[in-house]
Amino acid sequence: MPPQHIAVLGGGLTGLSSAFHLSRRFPSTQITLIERQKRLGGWVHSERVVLPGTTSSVLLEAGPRTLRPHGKSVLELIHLLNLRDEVITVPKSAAAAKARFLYVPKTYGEKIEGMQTLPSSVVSLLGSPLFPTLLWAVVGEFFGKRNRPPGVLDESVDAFLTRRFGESFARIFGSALVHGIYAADSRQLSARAAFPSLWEAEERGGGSVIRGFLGKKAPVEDDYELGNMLDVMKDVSVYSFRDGIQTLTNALEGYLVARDNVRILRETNVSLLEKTGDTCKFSSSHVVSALPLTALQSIISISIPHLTANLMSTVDVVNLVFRAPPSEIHPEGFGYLIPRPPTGYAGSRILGVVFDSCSLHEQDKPNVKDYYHKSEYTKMTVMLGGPYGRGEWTVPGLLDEMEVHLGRRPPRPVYWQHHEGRIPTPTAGHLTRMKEMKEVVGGSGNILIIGSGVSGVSVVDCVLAGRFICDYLKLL
Ligand SMILES: C=Cc1c2[nH]c(c1C)Cc1[nH]c(c(CCC(=O)O)c1C)Cc1[nH]c(c(C)c1CCC(=O)O)Cc1[nH]c(c(C)c1C=C)C2
Repeated sequence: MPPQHIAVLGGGLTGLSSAFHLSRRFPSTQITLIERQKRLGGWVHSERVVLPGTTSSVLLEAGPRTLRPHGKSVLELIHLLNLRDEVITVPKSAAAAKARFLYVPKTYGEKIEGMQTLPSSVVSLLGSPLFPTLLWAVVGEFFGKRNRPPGVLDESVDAFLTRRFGESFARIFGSALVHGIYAADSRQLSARAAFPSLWEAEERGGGSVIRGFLGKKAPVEDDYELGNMLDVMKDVSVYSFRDGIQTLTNALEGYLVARDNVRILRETNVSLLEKTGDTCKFSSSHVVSALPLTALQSIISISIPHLTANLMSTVDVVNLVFRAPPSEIHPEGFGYLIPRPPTGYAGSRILGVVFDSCSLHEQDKPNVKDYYHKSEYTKMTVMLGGPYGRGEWTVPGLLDEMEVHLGRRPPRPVYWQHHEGRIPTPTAGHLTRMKEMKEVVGGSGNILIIGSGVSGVSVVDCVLAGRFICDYLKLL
């Protein structure tokens, strides 16, 4: 029998995706989506800003800004919600796809320093100053013996990469990669939860990650409704929407508002979640929590383990708009990441800078073809904080630092805005803890706990989590 009434807690992307998939798969079930704020969408927040004194506009993102084409859960939403014409794509041949940079401050005392282009092909690797470090890491890993100690079920990303690729690779490349995805310290992040494909490749490759990737992977069957989205995404590196990622959450919201079996309660705080009891204002047969785990902890009356085990990373996201073409400000490419300092997280708090105009210039008006040389405006995002902790910053201070990184001073921005984002940091042992949590919850009632604190922080993971619960509920 389909569930009678499902309450979905949290109107961020995971909650919206849950309500969407539930309302389609269980049309006779009443769905109530409950969100604390007036606005739905959570960290997904796109804003079109008309630049002061002009008719020109730029589209700025507070959270995620690009999506990868292999994430079928999102491609399915684009197809089902008819968003195909809103999609803008960055081809694999574009500079934004090929040129990614690493900035190693001189003060780090590394052999490699300054702005380095990360090789995107074997040819570009050969001429790169990163060649010796990368070559030894890769060759050593490929020929290296299996070295995962028996019984080890998880470890930090830093420990994993050090074990397989060497200390210097883990410190420079590994820490920078983790900054760019989790805004976290790679010495705290769980390798198995954050990069399951690396962990599994090591197993498939008899101890070598590279051998594992070169070997055959078992095909996975799926039942996504994709229309022609796979053709649309052929040769695409990343994509977004003309009006930003919020196009997706707006479309989900529009769909839910129009459904007879969905009710949305905004500006509504859930103060207590009990299996039965007088304090419930309404009852539901099932609850899907897409809340941050700590928020869930504060409203439940039953004891669920590990809800407070994750660390949270707070990132300051500073969007800057300059009145000059990108060619006068930065090299053409995706942007740059900065590794962790050798002596601990102190000093400059910048984790990386994104050259948004290079991948997302089509969002801006007027849309200029040779945007790199001819666009009147450049948009960039500075990401700071995370493992550095909270701290003061000023726009002139950021410009001073970017001047050192880029070797030229950016002009004074004509517009800037700041947002804060929070990303869970699953620490080593996360998957075991989540399994234990699900075992307890599974036995205590129809509560499902999903979201970025449980199973992945990307847009694709959040949408997928909402899709998965339908399969789970069907089995009940
Ligand atoms: C806004 C800050 C964010 C930081 N990480 C994330 C956000 C939203 C989440 C995230 N970023 C990336 C991934 C991997 C996705 C994938 O490859 O499928 C995730 C889950 C990669 C990424 N990192 C940056 C960008 C522009 C992207 C592409 C995806 C996206 O738009 O978020 C740059 C970047 N993000 C952060 C930092 C510190 C940083 C530095 C340049 C934190």
